[in-house]
Amino acid sequence: MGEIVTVTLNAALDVTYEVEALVPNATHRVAAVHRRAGGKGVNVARVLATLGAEVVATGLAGGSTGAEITTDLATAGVPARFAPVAGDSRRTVTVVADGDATIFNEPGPAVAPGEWHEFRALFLELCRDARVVVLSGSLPPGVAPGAYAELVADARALGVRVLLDADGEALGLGVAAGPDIVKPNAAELERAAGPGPAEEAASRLLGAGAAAVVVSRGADGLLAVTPGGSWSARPSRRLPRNPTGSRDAAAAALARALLRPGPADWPAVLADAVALSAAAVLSPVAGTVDLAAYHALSQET
Ligand SMILES: O=P(O)(O)OC[C@@]1(O)O[C@H](CO)[C@@H](O)[C@@H]1O
Repeated sequence: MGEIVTVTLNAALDVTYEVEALVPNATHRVAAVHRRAGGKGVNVARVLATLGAEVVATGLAGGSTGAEITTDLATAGVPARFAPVAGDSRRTVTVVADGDATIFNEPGPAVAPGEWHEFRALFLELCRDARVVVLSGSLPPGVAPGAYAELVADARALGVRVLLDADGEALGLGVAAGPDIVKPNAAELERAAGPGPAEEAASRLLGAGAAAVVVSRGADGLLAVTPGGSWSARPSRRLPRNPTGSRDAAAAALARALLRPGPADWPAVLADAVALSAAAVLSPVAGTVDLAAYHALSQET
């Protein structure tokens, strides 16, 4: 069905508010509201679909929010097959002000063991036609911290390459299952590998089982650490608007790179990921990239 499968276990309806300034303890008048299917893997799928990649978004979704998520994906033309859960999928709220974003992520619905097993069967089915899977975002209540490790093992057993973007115990256990790329930000890297320079901490994740580590460093760009060497790339200039989905756009670029056989051309892969995530920052909502901006930014990096 899709060459690339993106997994969002805690799918969300992303609500984005644009306000003039964010002031604690004050009442805000919202200038613009956006409601979109979201969650990190959904954003990755949307970006990949925009780029013309053959992608399918999967995960867990339920209730009226889940229905809104799947309807929105269908309207946007993003192929999706979600396993149902009885609970209502979560909302996230992002407040965009002064060229930056403040994010509120709800915990998500409680997932029953039977619902997880149904999802796992769907995941295996989708993996049979896939070459790359992207596992992204937080786990909803009821899904065990070892869930990503199970999915990494499932995918690898079928010869499918894996990109893992997670946090905390889910990341630590997932790394031990041997993903092709793990993609933490600086805080997630420190939680998973301890303090110290990013390159050293990332090397510890290589020792723990990851084949490559790509660290998102916000405005400082990306750092790739592999057994064959380290590379970095940074955006040519600071772009203010909504950085919420920029890491997901970078993940989309890395997923496309995993489709190519053989060792990665890391300088080119990182330059592409930086340009795509910079184009995502220019968009008002997560998961959207303007292709003209991406192509223009690609010339700059
Ligand atoms: O709670 P998670 O899954 O870590 O993060 C969820 C989330 O804030 O991340 C995306 C941006 O990366 C948003 O679109 C999304 O809803």
